[in-house]
Amino acid sequence: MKKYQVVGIGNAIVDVLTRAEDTFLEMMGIQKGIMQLVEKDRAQVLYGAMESRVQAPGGSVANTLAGLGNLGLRTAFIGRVHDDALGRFYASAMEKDGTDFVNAPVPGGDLPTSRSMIFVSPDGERSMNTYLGISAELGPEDVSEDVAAEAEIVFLEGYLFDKPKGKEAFIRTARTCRAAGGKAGIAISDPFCVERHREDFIKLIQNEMDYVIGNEDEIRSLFQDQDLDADLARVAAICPLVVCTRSGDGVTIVHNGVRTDVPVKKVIPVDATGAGDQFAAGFLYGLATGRDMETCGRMGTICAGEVISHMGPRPEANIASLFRHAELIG
Ligand SMILES: Nc1ncnc2c1ncn2[C@@H]1O[C@H](COP(=O)(O)OP(=O)(O)O)[C@@H](O)[C@H]1O
Ligand SMILES: O=C(O)C[C@@H](O)[C@H](O)C(=O)COP(=O)(O)O
Repeated sequence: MKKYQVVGIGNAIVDVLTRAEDTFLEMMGIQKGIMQLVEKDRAQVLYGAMESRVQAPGGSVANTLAGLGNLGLRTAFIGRVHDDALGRFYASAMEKDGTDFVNAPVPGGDLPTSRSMIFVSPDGERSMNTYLGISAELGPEDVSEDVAAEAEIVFLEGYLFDKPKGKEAFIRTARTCRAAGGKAGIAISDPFCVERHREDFIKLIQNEMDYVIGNEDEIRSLFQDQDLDADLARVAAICPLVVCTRSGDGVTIVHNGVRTDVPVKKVIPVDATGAGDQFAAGFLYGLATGRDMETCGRMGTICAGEVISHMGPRPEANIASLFRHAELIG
């Protein structure tokens, strides 16, 4: 038995959330529904413009790990925070949610812990403005062989692709895990991230990944074929397990050529932040515990449904009891 069932690697980001009208987004030049990277000055302006801020530990794959920790799996997260108040808050929140935060907060240097200013629209859509401080300095030296080789499954955050060091960290994690018999997969994270690194993403998925998870825009951004079905077929041709989340239309899974569609009851989210991340938590819980694809998909939609019912990217309910209620676990 390996020490960890799931190990994640990604940006360690503190989310600062507030509600905003779409006219406010336009006025501030914020693009709705995506993650934009911002510099320090703009981060300060946006932070200052936020009313009734809520602060919560975030980071896409870290959110997924927190969800898996909530479900009681053995988990660890590889990420980088500064040894400042936000960084210590972040590391201890991760541990409290049941996930080992394996890299100690880094003292010295002048890059602070990363943060994302997230504006939640009346329709629940979230628009993220991320200031990548120390988190984006993550490199291969932060990946301990002991952690990566001790993972049954690793889950990598596509956002790390924005820096060469992140890419290296990523590939080291995947290769170490797979060489020791584990499985590696990626959350595509954002269509604009694919735009910046399309060829590398495709090569990585083809050569190094056992599974890939993304929303419709993300899956479609890889090959940009004529429609979703054509794009799914293209990705499925290079990766044995493709999971495409489709907001209020549920999820489509293609596993070894077999397609499974799991519907959801469409709602207006209170806050869509973390929908994809918590879907991944439920799905990976299913994968790690040997469930069939239909069950994995249903577990994912239950986790996503919980997180979009409140502000913030991590679960507030006891997810195992939601699974029990849906008769997915005993
Ligand atoms: N409006 C909605 N109604 C019901 N479920 C939703 C809704 N939006 C998202 N979800 C759930 O969250 C999952 C992920 O949402 P999606 O928008 O595809 O991902 P992301 O947050 O990465 O953009 C969906 O597969 C679904 O289970
Ligand atoms: O990674 C970021 O820039 C913001 C994260 O901290 C945030 O929590 C997030 O990734 C939300 O994920 P999503 O809404 O599931 O894409």
